[in-house]
Amino acid sequence: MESKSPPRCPSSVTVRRNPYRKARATPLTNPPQLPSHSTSSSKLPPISSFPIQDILSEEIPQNAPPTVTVTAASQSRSQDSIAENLRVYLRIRPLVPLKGSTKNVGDQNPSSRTKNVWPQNPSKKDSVREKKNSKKKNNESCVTVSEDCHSVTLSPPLPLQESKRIKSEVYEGFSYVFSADSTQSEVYEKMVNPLVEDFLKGKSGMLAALGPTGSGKTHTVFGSAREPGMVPLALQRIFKPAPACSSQSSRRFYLSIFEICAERGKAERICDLTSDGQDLSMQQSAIKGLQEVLVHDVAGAEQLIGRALLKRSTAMTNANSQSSRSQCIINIRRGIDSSDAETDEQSNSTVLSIVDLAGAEREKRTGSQGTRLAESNFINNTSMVFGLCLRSLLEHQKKPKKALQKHFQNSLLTRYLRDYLEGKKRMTLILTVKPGEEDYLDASYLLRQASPFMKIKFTNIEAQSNLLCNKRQFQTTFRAEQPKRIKLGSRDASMIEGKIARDENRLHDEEDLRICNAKFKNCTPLNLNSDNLMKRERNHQIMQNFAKALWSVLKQHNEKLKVAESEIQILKENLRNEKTRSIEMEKELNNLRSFCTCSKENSVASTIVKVGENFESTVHSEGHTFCSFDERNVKVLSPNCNCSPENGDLVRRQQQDMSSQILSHKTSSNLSGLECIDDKQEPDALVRSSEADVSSPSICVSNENCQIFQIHESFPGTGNIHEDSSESNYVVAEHLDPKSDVKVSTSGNDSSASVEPGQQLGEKNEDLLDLLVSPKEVKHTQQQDLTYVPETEIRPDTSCNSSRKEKPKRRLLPASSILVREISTLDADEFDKPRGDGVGNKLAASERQRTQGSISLLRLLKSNLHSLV
Ligand SMILES: Nc1ncnc2c1ncn2[C@@H]1O[C@H](COP(=O)(O)OP(=O)(O)OP(=O)(O)O)[C@@H](O)[C@H]1O
Repeated sequence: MESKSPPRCPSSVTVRRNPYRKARATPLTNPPQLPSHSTSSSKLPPISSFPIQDILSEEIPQNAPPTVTVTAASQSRSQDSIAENLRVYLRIRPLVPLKGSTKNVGDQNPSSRTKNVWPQNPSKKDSVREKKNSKKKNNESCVTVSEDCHSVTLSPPLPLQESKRIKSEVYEGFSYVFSADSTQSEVYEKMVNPLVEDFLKGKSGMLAALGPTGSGKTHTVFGSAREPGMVPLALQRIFKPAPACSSQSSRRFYLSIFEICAERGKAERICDLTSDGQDLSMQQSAIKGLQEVLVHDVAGAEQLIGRALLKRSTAMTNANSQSSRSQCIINIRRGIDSSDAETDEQSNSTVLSIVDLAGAEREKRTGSQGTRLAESNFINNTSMVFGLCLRSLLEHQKKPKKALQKHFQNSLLTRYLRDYLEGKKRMTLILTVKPGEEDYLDASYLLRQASPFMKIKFTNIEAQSNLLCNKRQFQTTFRAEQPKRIKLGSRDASMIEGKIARDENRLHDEEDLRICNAKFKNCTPLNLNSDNLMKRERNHQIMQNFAKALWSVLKQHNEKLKVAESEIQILKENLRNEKTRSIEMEKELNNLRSFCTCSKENSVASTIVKVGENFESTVHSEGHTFCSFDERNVKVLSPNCNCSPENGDLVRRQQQDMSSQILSHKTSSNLSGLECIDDKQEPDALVRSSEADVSSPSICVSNENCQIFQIHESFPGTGNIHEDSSESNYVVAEHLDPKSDVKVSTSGNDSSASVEPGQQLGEKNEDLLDLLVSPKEVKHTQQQDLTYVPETEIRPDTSCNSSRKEKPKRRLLPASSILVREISTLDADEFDKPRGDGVGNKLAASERQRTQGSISLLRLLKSNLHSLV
């Protein structure tokens, strides 16, 4: 049976650190659309809402060049203030050093190696030999540079892969990775030359070399005679002959070299390497008494550096025959001639610092003991503090709320480099590693520690820092030169010299103070960095857009205001016209009122209601007066008048008058006990006449000029239903003036008789006028007490208006025709027939409606008609 083995674990896994991230392009936002406005004065579009959201959402594209107008002087400062990421370079030392470089003990041929300077632990001898043998066999590089020279792959040696299962790691994001075969000049060109060029332009900078011991830091920084390092190359560039017209010819460069070391495990101290090596002290971030040597050319500078390096503390370790035991700092300060003081003051404090840190050591590798071990602790401690400062700065930049830890206080080196370690000045790191398999742990440790540093951003506050730097330089120069002068000559001479020196120093002091003051004046408080610039740019854009939008909206409002003002003018004009019209109308109304009062007095007297005996006369005036007459009861109901107020008032007054002035106009009419109840107050109220002796019909005229009565065929309230309901019968009574001629016209479906309009009636014929109430409408009723007239039946005549007053309409009402017909048929049968003879039901039914009063009325009418004819 075949046993299946589990899938093999891959020998190495690539762990990517600091993956390269492409900056995401900031979406370009269109500028806010300003509300367009038309200039139409007649109809303006509604004013658009203020685009405050659009304005506030304004974003400044990161790639957009700043549009803030800056002066030429401030331009360079603003460039300084642009934040930059910390540049981190990596240099890989060759496995086998080039011929001529016999410094490194460990890399030399074992036979030619010097004996280990430190006594070896006998128990470890065998194991060391075995390891050495294995190294010979597997002396391969564990660092592989990528093709783009921005990343490296660190592969653990096979024993580590197998025993500890350590995977290979990729470190990306380096500014550049110099492979083992890279030359010094190549490194200089890519790494240091930009710094030097910036330095010559007036920008300070620092280059710091980090790495384990023996990895090539000192070689990179100082180099050798054959392979000059970065410092000599930089000096060559600095002292490179410049064109005569260039201002560089008038510049001076000062060199200062010092080291920070801890001898025999004691406290740190600062040694000036250019002088006799006296100890210096540090106040805050400034070194007191540090000597600056004015250098005029490359040779003088190299000579000075050479002498200084001889004073530097070095020692032989197992890892390096000349292992640096101190941190060495070289400052190249750019000075100026007094003639250029006013024009180029800032460059006076520009410093290029190059730091060669002592390499971190592992006790196992170096085999340090005693003093060397103490030195090793100091070196490692300083390296650790340096790394802590950078890590703290990185964390602070990631989380600004998190306070920046003050790790720099823990060592003199970090105190001195405070501005750089707090991100205020530009710094460049060069990491050096040994690629051998035995150096894997050192390289891995360094890369893990230092690779995140490339995310650090530096905000250059050149102006402030330069002031500080200048102050420090002033202190150092002043104190450094003092002992130099004291040493001169004998006692007397020294006194004289001292006096002269003091005077000179005072002069120098005053001059420096003057320069400082001038600098302070010129140094604008532009504590700008790129973020601030972007913020200010964005604010500027927002304010600009805000102003534009505000202007546009105000313009629209202004135009709208103009239109509104013109409308107001028109309205005012109209109002004036209306006022004049209303005054005219008021005058007319007053005239009419005066006229009406005259007419009213006349018309009231003409209101006559004559009701025949045993008749209940139900008269429905067109919305004005409703009268129900009975032989004993006379009801006068005044429904709501829907006519015009003027007429309504008049009619109401007439109605009130009517209640008391039901007069017998032509004929004698005795109405007693007459009551008038306005149905407005009491709908069912009755005007009763207990005894009504009406001998002759009468005409009821209620309007002052024209009164139209509409007599319905039936009234539900009274219960009197006309037989022939299909016929619409109306009685129109017109009375223009009681004294004027009365015109009566009657018409109907079966019109048999009519009185032509305009026909004048004599006194005899006035009875006929009284009979304009149709017999059908004037019905006999047995109701003795109450007659209910529903309000709905009272139909006001809305046509009663002023126009009617002027030109009254004449209507021929069918009721009159019926009346005439009945009069004509009266001879034939009505009078002779006894009542209720039962000849015909239909006739009998009609007869039932005819009362004795109606018969007598008809007779009277007939006789009058005959006489009229
Ligand atoms: N790129 C290189 N090419 C040739 N030789 C090199 C290179 N880098 C270093 N070396 C040689 O390696 C040896 C050790 O180098 P170096 O003294 O510069 O190491 P280091 O990092 O300064 O060590 P330490 O921290 O102990 O001072 C020297 O002999 C030097 O010549």
